[in-house]
Amino acid sequence: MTKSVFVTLAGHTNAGKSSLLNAIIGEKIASVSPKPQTTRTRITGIKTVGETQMVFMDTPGLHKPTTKLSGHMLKAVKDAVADIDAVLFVQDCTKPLSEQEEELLRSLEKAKTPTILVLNKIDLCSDKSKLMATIARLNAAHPFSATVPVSVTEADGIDLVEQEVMALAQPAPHYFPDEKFTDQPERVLAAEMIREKILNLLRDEVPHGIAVSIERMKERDDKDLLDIDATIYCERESHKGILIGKNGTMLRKIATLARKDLERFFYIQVNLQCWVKVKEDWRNKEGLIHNFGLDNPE
Ligand SMILES: Nc1nc2c(ncn2[C@@H]2O[C@H](COP(=O)(O)OP(=O)(O)OP(=O)(O)O)[C@@H](O)[C@H]2O)c(=O)[nH]1
Repeated sequence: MTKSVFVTLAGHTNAGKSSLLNAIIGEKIASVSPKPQTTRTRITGIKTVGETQMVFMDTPGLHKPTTKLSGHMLKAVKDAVADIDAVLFVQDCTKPLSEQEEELLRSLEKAKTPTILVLNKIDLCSDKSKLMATIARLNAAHPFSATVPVSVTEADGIDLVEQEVMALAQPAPHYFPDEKFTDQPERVLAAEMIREKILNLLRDEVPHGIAVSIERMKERDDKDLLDIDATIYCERESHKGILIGKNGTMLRKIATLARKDLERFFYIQVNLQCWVKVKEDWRNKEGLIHNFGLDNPE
């Protein structure tokens, strides 16, 4: 009999939600970077093991909204935890719970949503008695259905998280083909891969003021080559200069790293062309947010 389970990953920004999702799925479908708020939209990962299909939704990290875009991101979290079977609540074991996380946990408790505590980054916690105390404290405050200490970067405990999720599956059809691992359109994945490189290569305020739009993505008829044209939007003329770099070196670096990732992902040689354009203050303009597909329609 086939079974399915829908799970949302939630937790504070930078806790390691996207890293965990990529580790479970075994493919890089969500952007990972040390900068908070890397994840902007919902990304669905799908994994089918035998009769059981697990469907995961990654959410933007919880934080205090400061721009219209962050308002949309917080709404995405609230929508993603409504109407699902379980929540993987990812918490950095070296950090205390924030006000936003406490609020989310209270609403999950009220809705009686099974919530698995995934205590991540245990590689950073050498004092195991401290870790046990943290687990005891969090479990005393919230009725988690299970607690799994993990280190995503060291691939420690990921299989246990998967087992806990599988145990929550209910008899149901598989909603996606068994071989599929994401429902994200290829263009969205390609844009995310390029954006991840920018987040990793550039510091300060430039990275969060960028959006990537894939203008063209087409396989050549006559050879195994995928042409991708991407526009990187930034908020200021000065940011454009940083993104392009001296003699175009930064843009070339971004494009080279992104191309390698894209080729690995799509199993085809990629010809990637990137352009940089300025769209002032796009994060506070509803129309532009909609254009980039970053809003959440009602
Ligand atoms: N030391 C350590 N670092 C980790 C671990 N898991 C993730 N990280 C790092 O933590 C940072 C944030 O990881 P992400 O997966 O982007 O976190 P996120 O929760 O999706 O972040 P947002 O998109 O901002 O919500 C990255 O630099 C990861 O490499 C871990 O187990 N140990």
